[in-house]
Amino acid sequence: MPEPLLVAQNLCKTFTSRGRRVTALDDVSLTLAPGETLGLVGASGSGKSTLARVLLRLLPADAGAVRLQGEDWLQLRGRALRRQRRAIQMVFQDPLAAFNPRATIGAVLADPLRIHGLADRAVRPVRVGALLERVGLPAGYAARGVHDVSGGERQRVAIARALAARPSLIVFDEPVSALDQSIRGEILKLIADLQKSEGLSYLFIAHDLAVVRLVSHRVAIMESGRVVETGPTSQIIDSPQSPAGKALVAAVPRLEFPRAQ
Ligand SMILES: Nc1ncnc2c1ncn2[C@@H]1O[C@H](COP(=O)(O)OP(=O)(O)OP(=O)(O)O)[C@@H](O)[C@H]1O
Repeated sequence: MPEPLLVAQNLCKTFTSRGRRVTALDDVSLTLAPGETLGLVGASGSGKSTLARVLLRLLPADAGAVRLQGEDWLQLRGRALRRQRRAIQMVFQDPLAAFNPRATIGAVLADPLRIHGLADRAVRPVRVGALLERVGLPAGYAARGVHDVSGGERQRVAIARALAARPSLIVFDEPVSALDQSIRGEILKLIADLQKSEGLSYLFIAHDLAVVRLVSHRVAIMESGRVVETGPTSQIIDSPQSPAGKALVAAVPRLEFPRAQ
């Protein structure tokens, strides 16, 4: 077994809104090996996005710890935090939708290169072109506006933006949910190909097991803030043990199963 890239231990997170307490993460633990994809599935409200936001440090955990490449990730501060931040990147449903309509794809991709000090100004255009080609887009797309491309192309740009930071782990949160069925397969293939060529680890979140199973080596199932089941993808699909796992497997049309890894 290689040394895990990430080990999350006993993460807890409670929200209080309008006087009501919601336990979004209830003692969540998981590990991710280098080059591995862990699929995280669960019904709406089970805590998947909260876990992603805690792992990205977009949200503080109430309790628990995360070791990332051997470091106590949630405790890092200052320079050490800035150095390690690029190690985890995130791609969500339509990350570029929030960008200024006048922003060019080139500027969107140059940003992480500048922020993380990965390329001097003079070489950034060349690096941006290479990033675009790595996600299957022409280098000339750098001059286009972020909103002047299709949804699938925009998601390719979002993946390129994550890659620009040279991460070890990418958290995908419902990355193909907003895309047409015909485009989904292409984006999933790109995600799988990049993992092989770059040796990346992925946490792949979706409410739909049919999508998760196409890219995941292992699957973790969440319900009411807890990981209720985890195991190799084929084992979870063939014989789910938890009620939540059984319900998710039952929701996938039988015809989709012959494509198991
Ligand atoms: N900022 C917040 N304030 C209050 N409650 C929150 C907040 N964020 C999440 N929650 C609650 O925490 C629980 C877990 O939400 P979370 O978004 O993590 O679930 P999810 O599994 O990602 O759901 P979905 O698949 O719908 O995105 C839910 O009950 C949600 O309402």
